[in-house]
Amino acid sequence: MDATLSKFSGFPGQEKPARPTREEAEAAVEVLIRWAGDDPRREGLIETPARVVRAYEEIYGGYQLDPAEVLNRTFSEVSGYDDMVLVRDIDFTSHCEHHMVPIIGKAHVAYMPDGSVLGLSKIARVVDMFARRLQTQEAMTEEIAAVIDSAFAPRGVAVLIESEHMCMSMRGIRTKGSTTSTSAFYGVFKDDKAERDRFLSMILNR
Ligand SMILES: Nc1nc2c(ncn2[C@@H]2O[C@H](COP(=O)(O)OP(=O)(O)OP(=O)(O)O)[C@@H](O)[C@H]2O)c(=O)[nH]1
Ligand SMILES: [Zn+2]
Repeated sequence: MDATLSKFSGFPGQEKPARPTREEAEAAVEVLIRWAGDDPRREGLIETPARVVRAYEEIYGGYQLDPAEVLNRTFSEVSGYDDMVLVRDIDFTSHCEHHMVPIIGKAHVAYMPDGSVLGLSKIARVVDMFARRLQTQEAMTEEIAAVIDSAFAPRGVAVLIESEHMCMSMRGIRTKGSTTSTSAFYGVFKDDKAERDRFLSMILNR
């Protein structure tokens, strides 16, 4: 397996267990429908296992993608620009690894260029790739910052994620509307409080 995929897929240094066949995955969905208390043979549910498996390919498609690869697209003709680049309000939907229900939020990602800049869409693509995996918000925050730091080597990276966890609102404690914030700072954002504060104020004072 590709080293980067392995590193960022939650199985550091290990091979993942073999992927089941589509038929096995559909059979598992059928079991869960029965567990929910319904009859998978009734008309409205007959195609549901196949639909759910196709939906899983989309919402968990991030395992098939290598975030380091998209960060290869850089531009160095930027007239000497070397200040912060901040992409705010990147919408994402992920799924918590504890309950497999949605985490819905926004990511704010900044870096300090060191000679070249990234294609802006690539930052949102990196967020999307990590979101489309089973996640904790903390791990996702760290993974986004770490891969930008290691693959692109800017002078600094800052990531702030704000999100709502459906496992806290639709079940369990059932608190609606609470949000969780997590952050990760590398390089100048870690070392220099003024830069960290500037990043935070650009996000919070909109
Ligand atoms: N730190 C962290 N915790 C999360 C995240 N998503 C969900 N959780 C929490 O994971 C915990 C799992 O706790 P458990 O006691 O094992 O599971 P549970 O009985 O379903 O817990 P309740 O949600 O309290 O009913 C819960 O407190 C969730 O709120 C996340 O991204 N980060
Ligand atoms: Zn959860």
